[in-house]
Amino acid sequence: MEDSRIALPIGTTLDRYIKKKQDEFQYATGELSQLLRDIALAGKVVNREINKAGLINIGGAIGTQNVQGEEQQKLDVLANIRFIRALTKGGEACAIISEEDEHFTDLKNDGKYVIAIDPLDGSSNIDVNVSIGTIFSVYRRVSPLGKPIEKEDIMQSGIEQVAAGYLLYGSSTMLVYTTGHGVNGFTYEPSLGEYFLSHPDMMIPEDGSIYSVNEGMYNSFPEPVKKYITHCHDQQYSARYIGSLVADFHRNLLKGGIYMYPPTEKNPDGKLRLMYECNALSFIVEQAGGMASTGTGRILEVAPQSLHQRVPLFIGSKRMVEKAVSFF
Ligand SMILES: O=P(O)(O)OC[C@H]1O[C@](O)(COP(=O)(O)O)[C@@H](O)[C@@H]1O
Ligand SMILES: [Mg+2]
Ligand SMILES: [Mg+2]
Repeated sequence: MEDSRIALPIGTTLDRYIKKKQDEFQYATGELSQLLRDIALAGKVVNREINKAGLINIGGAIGTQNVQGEEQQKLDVLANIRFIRALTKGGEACAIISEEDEHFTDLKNDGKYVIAIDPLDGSSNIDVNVSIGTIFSVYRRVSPLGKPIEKEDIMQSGIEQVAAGYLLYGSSTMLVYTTGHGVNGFTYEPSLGEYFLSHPDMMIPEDGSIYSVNEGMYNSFPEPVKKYITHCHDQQYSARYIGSLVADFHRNLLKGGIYMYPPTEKNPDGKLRLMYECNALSFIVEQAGGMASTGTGRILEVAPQSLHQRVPLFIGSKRMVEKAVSFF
């Protein structure tokens, strides 16, 4: 049978791209497409708020902490509200797991999808005008519609994701996502209010020469990580660390490299959260030909035990991640 999949040209709008991709699947109902549009729309709203952060006093701490004891920024809370509102109104999601909420939110509708989201990633960088992002994972609801949400709907491994993506609010704003058929990147044109396909079929270089880790914590890293960092020094790799996971990941996706957040004394399981940081980026990196590991196993196969669970993360170019985990 003839392959109906066609490569769409650079400059295709996100809406048209989503529609064309949906048409390639005979039994697609359009619900996932609508969900992606809802997320993209909320991303535009959050992008607008972020751009004004220095002007109208919406940067800065709010004086509260999230469930993990981290200081919440005004934009963390605002972005959370914007995404939850867009997903509630959109009607395709039945539940949302968010970094900013202790428990999942049951939207009490017949939506077929469960979303895990870090509404604003790298929020300590807001006040210094450095790139930040949003990270999301999409899962299919598994329990029957019309009944209460079950644990099995919420506590799914990354391998079950049907889509994942991120928004990067950087020198340009971008939406990068996968539905399990490769990774595509769209750049937002604010005066037109449209995302355009700018990075079709993204593939991460198999090898690279950038390593990204908070090296200030070197003394508390496990021995295998110290050894790998020595290897990076020996190879004279470039050290690049923004401190916004999305931005660090995006750079390495384009240029080749490895991002690491190992266990430390302060965070013995690493700092990053499995369900709304690591899983989405791991799905994307694997779709782009890269690799993501805890150091001892594939991130996507970790069975979640709690909503805000942390895991060590080694992610990026396949050869570099393989090398890093070979020290464990
Ligand atoms: O300052 P550290 O310990 O290097 O941590 C940086 C990491 O923490 C995070 O900021 C955590 O994300 P949030 O801002 O969503 O809490 C990552 O984006 C980033 O890579
Ligand atoms: Mg984050
Ligand atoms: Mg966050």
